[in-house]
Amino acid sequence: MSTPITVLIGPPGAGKSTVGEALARRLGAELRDTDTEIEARAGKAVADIFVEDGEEAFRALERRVVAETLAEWDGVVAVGGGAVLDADSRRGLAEQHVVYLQVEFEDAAKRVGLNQARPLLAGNPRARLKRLLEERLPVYEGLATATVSTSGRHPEEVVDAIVELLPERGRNGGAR
Ligand SMILES: Nc1ncnc2c1ncn2[C@@H]1O[C@H](COP(=O)(O)OP(=O)(O)O)[C@@H](O)[C@H]1O
Ligand SMILES: O=C(O)C1=C[C@@H](OP(=O)(O)O)[C@@H](O)[C@H](O)C1
Ligand SMILES: [Mg+2]
Repeated sequence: MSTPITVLIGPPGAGKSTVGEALARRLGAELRDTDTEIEARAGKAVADIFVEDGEEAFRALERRVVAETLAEWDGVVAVGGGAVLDADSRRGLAEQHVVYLQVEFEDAAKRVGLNQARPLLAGNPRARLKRLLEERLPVYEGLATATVSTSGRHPEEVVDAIVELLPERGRNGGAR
């Protein structure tokens, strides 16, 4: 059993995957992005899982991958933006060091664009993203050990801010 150095949560476009990579590099640790792990296990892209198997199937796989990652990973973790919707995953996250990456609506919209890789935003991406941010805000805030704003900050600046807020173990790359 291991414990991640920290887990990045936040909405699509917050930069969890990008900042997760940069943070892991900075700490000399490795990143597990749950979406990447889900894609590896399913043998297809997240967007294709949504289309071919449905959101429920994606969420079930996400729940399993989150639980296993929290139990076995000792590096940095980035979860998908919707991982916090699952009660079991929330219980698991409540025991972790969790960094909520905040993003203003306009920045998230710009970053996500009309990228079809995010099936949840299909249809009317701006309206869907706006509602998603509003609905999930209290969930992200409730789980956060630390909160870091990403708007107007380069990913490396976001990493600087996260490192400042990490417990001692995280700042030296996870060595105990
Ligand atoms: N701090 C930032 N400033 C500007 N662009 C960013 C920032 N963080 C991420 N991005 C860009 O936004 C897009 C979404 O980032 P990503 O890491 O996939 O977010 P998430 O995993 O939270 O959905 C990518 O194109 C990425 O390069
Ligand atoms: O917010 C969500 O429900 C989702 C976010 C995506 O990940 P990112 O937050 O990394 O974009 C991905 O897991 C899936 O498309 C669902
Ligand atoms: Mg991501």
